[in-house]
Amino acid sequence: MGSTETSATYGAETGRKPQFWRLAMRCTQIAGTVDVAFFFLFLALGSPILAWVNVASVAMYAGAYYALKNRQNGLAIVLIWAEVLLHAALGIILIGWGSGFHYYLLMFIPAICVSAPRRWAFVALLTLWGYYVALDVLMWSIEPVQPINPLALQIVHLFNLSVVFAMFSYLSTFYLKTVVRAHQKLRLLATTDPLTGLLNRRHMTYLADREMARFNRSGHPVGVLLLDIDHFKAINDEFGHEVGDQVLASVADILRNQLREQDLVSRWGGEEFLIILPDTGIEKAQVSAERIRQAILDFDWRSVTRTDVHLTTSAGVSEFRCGERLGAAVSRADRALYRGKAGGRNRVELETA
Ligand SMILES: Nc1nc2c(ncn2[C@@H]2O[C@H](COP(=O)(O)OP(=O)(O)OP(=O)(O)O)[C@@H](O)[C@H]2O)c(=O)[nH]1
Repeated sequence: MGSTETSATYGAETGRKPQFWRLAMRCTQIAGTVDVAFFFLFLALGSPILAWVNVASVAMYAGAYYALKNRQNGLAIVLIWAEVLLHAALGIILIGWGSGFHYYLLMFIPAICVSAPRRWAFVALLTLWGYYVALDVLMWSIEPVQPINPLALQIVHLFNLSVVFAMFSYLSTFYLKTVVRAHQKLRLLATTDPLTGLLNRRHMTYLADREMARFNRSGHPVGVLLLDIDHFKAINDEFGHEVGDQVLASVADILRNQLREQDLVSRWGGEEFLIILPDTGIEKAQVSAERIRQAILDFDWRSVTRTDVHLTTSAGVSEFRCGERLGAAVSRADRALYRGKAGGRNRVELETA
């Protein structure tokens, strides 16, 4: 008997991720191996028909495996469904309900719920339920066709139970990993700027607001830097937008390298970066800003622009004040930045009262 996790392929094939089909291939391998074990088990337990049923099952899983390999996913789905449904029915009719072959049918439930399109899922679940109940009811009224001794039946039952248990665990782990990965990806998309990998403006606002609340409680100083690349338009005009993008990404790398783990670094606008420095008064924030300005100036921009370029930046520095909103601190940094630009650029200016 084999797994039904590949039944997760139920329904339309479109939209399935490559990792899903890789899982399906893995499952056909596992299920085929289990069926080889079954072949010997049933020979030993004196049920040759079931033993040969397993040979057919191995052939079906091998077919499904090669179908998946050749991207004939629809064929693979049919083979896997057919194998599980027929194998469960044959096992139960031949040696009885107590064999536990029906457990394998239950593995279709999570697979259908997770993977089938919604309109198919309901029909598939109902059909599965009908099939399951029909087999149960059938066995109330007929005796197993090729019964095996009670001890052997218990062994088969335990074997089936254990295989289904292991496969449920494997499937659950896979689904959990998939959900966690998708969640992480969404989170990253929602919180970071795709070009630089820095925090985006929305998430920065959220984190900075939290920092502001902490500041209001603890009173520990928080520095604010607003940094802007000088004459960035000229970079775009001279070297093209793509090089401009690379410059932005490199500036982001420099910021990451120059700042501490706890500092919040964001792309605030086109070529403007907002940085929040927890536990940092305005003097220390100024030192950080100078260090960043110098690092950007010292950077060998030939690796990006292929010619000698001296990229400069201007920065405005402020710090949080009790009871104010984030916007007020950013505005003061912005005014300081404006003074830096007006005063000739390539400089760090502090907020004024
Ligand atoms: N390559 C690239 N350019 C961008 C991006 N976002 C904004 N820009 C460009 O950044 C430039 C900003 O130009 P300005 O606002 O005039 O500023 P500036 O040229 O840096 O001049 P100053 O700030 O006054 O020193 C514009 O040309 C925008 O097109 C981006 O994501 N990639």
